[in-house]
Amino acid sequence: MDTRVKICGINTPQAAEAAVGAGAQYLGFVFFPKSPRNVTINLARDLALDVPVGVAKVALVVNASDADLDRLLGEVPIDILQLHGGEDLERVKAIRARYGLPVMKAVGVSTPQDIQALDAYGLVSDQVLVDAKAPKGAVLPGGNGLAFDWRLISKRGWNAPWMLAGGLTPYNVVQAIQLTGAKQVDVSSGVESAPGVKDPAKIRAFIETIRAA
Ligand SMILES: O=C(O)c1ccccc1N[C@@H]1O[C@H](COP(=O)(O)O)[C@@H](O)[C@H]1O
Repeated sequence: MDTRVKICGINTPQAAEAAVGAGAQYLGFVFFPKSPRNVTINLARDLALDVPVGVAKVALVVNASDADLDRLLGEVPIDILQLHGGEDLERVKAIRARYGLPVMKAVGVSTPQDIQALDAYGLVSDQVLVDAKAPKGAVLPGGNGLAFDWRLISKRGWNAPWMLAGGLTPYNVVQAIQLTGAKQVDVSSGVESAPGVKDPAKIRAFIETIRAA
């Protein structure tokens, strides 16, 4: 399978090397203090500067203000902004216009009623990230290792490039791709040994399993 892979929550040089070495197309850096994967701007800059050309550096932010984004983008060489909070359509448009960077909006899915948001955000984003909706009261709006019912998005038409996320692991990713037709997948907790601790062997297994299928 020639599926494009994003490894999210990169917070060490070892995790970045494992992901790049195995052939990931995207590395994600989490800028959300409540996350066990949160990185400081200084750490993110050091990690990002070592990422080879051709691998996209993605900043995951949650309801970030312009001031937060000004500072982040002024200091870290970022290629794509992943908006993983409650950003509405107008806010997505505004961020895209202000920074001139591709924007990937995360949309949480748990029931058929959530599906129409995929099309709405597809009209204002460069890509849509389809993730499991976080449970009520969850501290994190994503990165919870939860999958949604993939049948909800199988055989549907799309109006923008999209990426599948939510509870993916080396064990279920091939089935998820086969069922949904995803050309791109994103994983965070499924390649960790503990919350926030990336496991290079799991990163390699995730990507090699896809390539071997
Ligand atoms: O990973 C996090 O800590 C995180 C924090 C806040 C919002 C999103 C977060 N992660 C994103 O969530 C999805 C699914 O992650 P998982 O594979 O189920 O752990 C993925 O897009 C991550 O980028």
